[in-house]
Amino acid sequence: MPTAARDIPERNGIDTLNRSVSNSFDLSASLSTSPSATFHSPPTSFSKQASASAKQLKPFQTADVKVLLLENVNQTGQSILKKQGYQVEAMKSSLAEHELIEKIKDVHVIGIRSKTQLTANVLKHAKNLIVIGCFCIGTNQVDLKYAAETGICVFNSPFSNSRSVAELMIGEIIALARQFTDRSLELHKGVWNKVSTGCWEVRGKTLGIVGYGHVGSQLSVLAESMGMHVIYYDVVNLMGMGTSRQVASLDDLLQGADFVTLHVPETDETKNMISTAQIEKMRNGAYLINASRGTIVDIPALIKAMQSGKIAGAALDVYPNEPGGNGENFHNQLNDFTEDLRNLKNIILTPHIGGSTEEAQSAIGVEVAEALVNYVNFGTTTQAVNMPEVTLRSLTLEEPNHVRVIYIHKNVPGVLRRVNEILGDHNVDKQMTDSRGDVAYLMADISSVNVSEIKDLYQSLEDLGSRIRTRVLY
Ligand SMILES: NC(=O)C1=CN([C@@H]2O[C@H](COP(=O)(O)OP(=O)(O)OC[C@H]3O[C@@H](n4cnc5c(N)ncnc54)[C@H](O)[C@@H]3O)[C@@H](O)[C@H]2O)C=CC1
Ligand SMILES: O=C(O)C(=O)COP(=O)(O)O
Repeated sequence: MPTAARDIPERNGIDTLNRSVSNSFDLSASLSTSPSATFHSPPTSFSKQASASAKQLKPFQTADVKVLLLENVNQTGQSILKKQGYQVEAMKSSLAEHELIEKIKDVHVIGIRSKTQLTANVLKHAKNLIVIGCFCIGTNQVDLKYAAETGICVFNSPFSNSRSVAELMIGEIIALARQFTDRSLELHKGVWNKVSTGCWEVRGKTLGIVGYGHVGSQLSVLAESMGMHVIYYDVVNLMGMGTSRQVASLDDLLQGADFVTLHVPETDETKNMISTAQIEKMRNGAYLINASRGTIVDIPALIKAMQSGKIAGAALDVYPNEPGGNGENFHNQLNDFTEDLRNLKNIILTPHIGGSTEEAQSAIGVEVAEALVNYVNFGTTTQAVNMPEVTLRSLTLEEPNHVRVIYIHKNVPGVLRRVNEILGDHNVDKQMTDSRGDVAYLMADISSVNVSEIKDLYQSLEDLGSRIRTRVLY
């Protein structure tokens, strides 16, 4: 990598994680796009200042940024990243852990969807990684705490696919109420089976929504417009859309609903949230739909409840283990339950397609890729899910001797005083700092910095005990 840090021999061979992840990329990361240009623009040439300094400290070039995109990230996102001049490798599937560990060693940016597990065990090999883009809503697949503590920022797309999920829910509610996937399968096999027994209109029925966030509240509006009554349960007190009504407990919801849909994130509290005891509380002949995460529903308990007729129909979009890519065999994923699931009547099984529409994927591609570019080029953490949100108005590269310092550090007393002692030798034009839990993020634009001083400035910050990661953009 033609970067400044390569020119700094004393940093070679440093072997602790925090030091090695801060290698050349961070020191020399420079804005190679004009800060006044939008970040859709292709990289332009370096600023005069950066070009002039190239002999002493080669500025970071966007062409050096290595990006790995897994799980078929949409072309919209790929194009934005490529237009920056980054090296983008895009793969259609996720990777097994050992392959991921090999690949992640080298990259500065990784883009994933819901399948790829970025555990601490994987991330500890990611020596150059500065940012993770989840091109989806859920972030349970990433060890967010470990990432923050090692200075890796994580972004997602908080609502670009919510509507797609909500619309699928409406389709499934009607499909289950009319048993129409069974009728369709029968007719595909040549069997004419015209029945009305156990088939219902949805008008006047009660939908119980568990988790009234982006998806749940969209679904609420759509369901009411079909004449359904809506009740919802959430750990937070939330204003209901239309005439929907929040209930005090999960039990209240289960007892009061004809259809139950789940839209909670995967957390310790939501694992097996719907198991035998909860299913027993549901109305006889009720329906259950899970498009949240596979661990939320105890699948063997659901199978038993459907076999007994307690539950009249179910739709599952998510599973505890999902195949890594298209074409892979689903049979092996659920071990003992797959056969039982497949033999049930009135159950819709879909391959995690809740957010899989052209509209959602295209919007997610743009949203997450833009956040990644903003972070790589400018250090902006707006909408990050594991770091404090910090931004400053654009750095003016055209002004000579301007530098942006990013200092991710442990949130302990006394750090700001020491950092500002270091920055205080220069003119601090603007500065912002914020903390989130144990991690704090400081961004400062300083002027009156000669290129020859950047190395010392960087090293002084690196030497502070509180340091997690230092980046100097110039
Ligand atoms: N099947 C698919 O393709 C998709 C699945 N999802 C899943 O759906 C989940 C929900 O998505 P959004 O609505 O966008 O999330 P959100 O964050 O907007 O809403 C989640 C809601 O669940 C509530 N909640 C959290 N823990 C709870 C608990 N223990 N009990 C009751 N309520 C609880 C929160 O307070 C929040 O209101 C995501 O976390 C993701 O796992 C999201 C998009 C697509
Ligand atoms: O957005 C989410 O959380 C989803 O579950 C959708 O995930 P996907 O992008 O289809 O892997």
